[in-house]
Amino acid sequence: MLYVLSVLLVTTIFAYTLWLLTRRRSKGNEPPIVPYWIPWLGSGLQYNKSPIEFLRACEKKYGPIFTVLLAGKFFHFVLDPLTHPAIARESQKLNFRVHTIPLVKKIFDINRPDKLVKTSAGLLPRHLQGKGLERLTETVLTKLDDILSDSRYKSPEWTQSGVLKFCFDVLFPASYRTLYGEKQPNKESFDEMQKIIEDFQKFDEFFPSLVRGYPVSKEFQEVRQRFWNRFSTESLMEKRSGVCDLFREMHELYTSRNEPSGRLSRDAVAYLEAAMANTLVAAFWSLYFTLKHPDALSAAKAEIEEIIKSSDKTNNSVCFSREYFSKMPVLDNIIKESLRLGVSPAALREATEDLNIDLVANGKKYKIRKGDKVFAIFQLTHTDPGIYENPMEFKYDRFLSEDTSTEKKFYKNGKLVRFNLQPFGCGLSKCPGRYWAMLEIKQFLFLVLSRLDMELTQPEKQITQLQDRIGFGALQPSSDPSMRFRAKVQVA
Ligand code: HEM
Repeated sequence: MLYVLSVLLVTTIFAYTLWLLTRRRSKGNEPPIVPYWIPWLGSGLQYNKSPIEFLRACEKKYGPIFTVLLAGKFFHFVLDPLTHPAIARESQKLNFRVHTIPLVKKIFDINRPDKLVKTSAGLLPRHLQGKGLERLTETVLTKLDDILSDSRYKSPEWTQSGVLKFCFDVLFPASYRTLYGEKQPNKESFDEMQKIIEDFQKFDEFFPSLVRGYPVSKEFQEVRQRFWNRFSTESLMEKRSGVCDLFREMHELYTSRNEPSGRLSRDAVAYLEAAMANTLVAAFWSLYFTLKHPDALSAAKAEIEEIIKSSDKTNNSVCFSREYFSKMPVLDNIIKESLRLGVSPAALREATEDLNIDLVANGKKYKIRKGDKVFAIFQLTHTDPGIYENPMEFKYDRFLSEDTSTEKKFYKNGKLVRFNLQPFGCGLSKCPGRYWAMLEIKQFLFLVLSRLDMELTQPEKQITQLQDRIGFGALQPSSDPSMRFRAKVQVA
């Protein structure tokens, strides 16, 4: 026994020493590698404990570009915001699909054809932007109006809720019905919708671990299957009315291509996650920060009152066209500031061949090896004190420009930062639903603030952002802040 143990120990020490001597080192003009002592895992433990703190500490030690071994892969973190536009432009040598294709297969069971084929044959821009966007925003407004006409939002008595719960109760059904229409002959009741919300939250909870590489669990498969059933082709095309044009056109496309019948339902579930997960949490941060900051709340209310007055409509009218929503600089900027603090997007790319990155911050060239990952986490830009004064503070007027027709500019060390706010990513992988998301949150804030009195019941309570979605989406709150709401007294 002792002999076996001794052989095992000597072999392990020998293998570890061999690994130490041969492990990858930074060569020539490659970015510096953060030292690592554990094979495969690399700096995974420190990174997972607190990604932002870890990266900031590395930046101090190694500069604005450095390499970290995480789960067997070398990631080049680029913290220089002035270099990010070049990363976005380099779509051939720095490909984003390489890592999304296996992820989309694992999570949604969708086979993306090839890393160079465009998503859904250009359907997304057509339906989520331009004329398609017009239809979506009109429908969301009607659905929001319908939901807020329910007796629970008409009572003059205070009702208690969590802010996140409130967002889910109001905005989730509005978006859901806009995308997937209404069940026939009777639309989903409040209780049925609560079950769908519960399932969605369960589904979404698995996301961080699935992205990190954990396998698909039985529980995840079950909840995914329930959504596949809800969104079967038969259900979407025959049993629901008002299903959005995106899914109708997708259905025609898949039928003409003889795609398997489950293809539409798989896409419908993927779009549920894409459309809801970030938007609901971003709407939460926008509403929470507005209620938390009296200056933001009164500026938002003043803007809303002004719009209502100028539109010559009553509070209860929903006849606000998209044009009205483009004239709301305060709400726009509240949302931008909330996205800055509450969302952690990134550009994650894989080098398809050896290439050089020219770092603007120090004028040096860095060599990147084929197969390595290049990672720009925009949250680091969003909270950079060199760009934003007191970056962790919410300031509703941070992005407000004197001249509302122009965007306010931000600088670092005297240089213009073009990618100062990138909640929707960048380049080819930039979110196609970004205009819709912004409008939807604005419509939501507009309607709830104009119809309800709302206040936090423990405004002093600290709510922070959970760290488990850093680099890939909206950051969930550490707890759901409590609030109360009641219907506003209508002035005759
Ligand atoms: C505040 C809300 C939202 C945020 C912060 C957000 C953020 C993002 C980000 C950062 C990406 C890029 C991921 C990457 O680079 O890998 C993305 C992709 C995407 N988003 Fe959004 N999004 C939001 C709302 C929406 C909505 C409402 C839709 C509507 C369907 C949508 C649909 C998509 C789709 C389909 C993709 C994948 C595009 C592709 O793979 O080519 N998003 N989103």
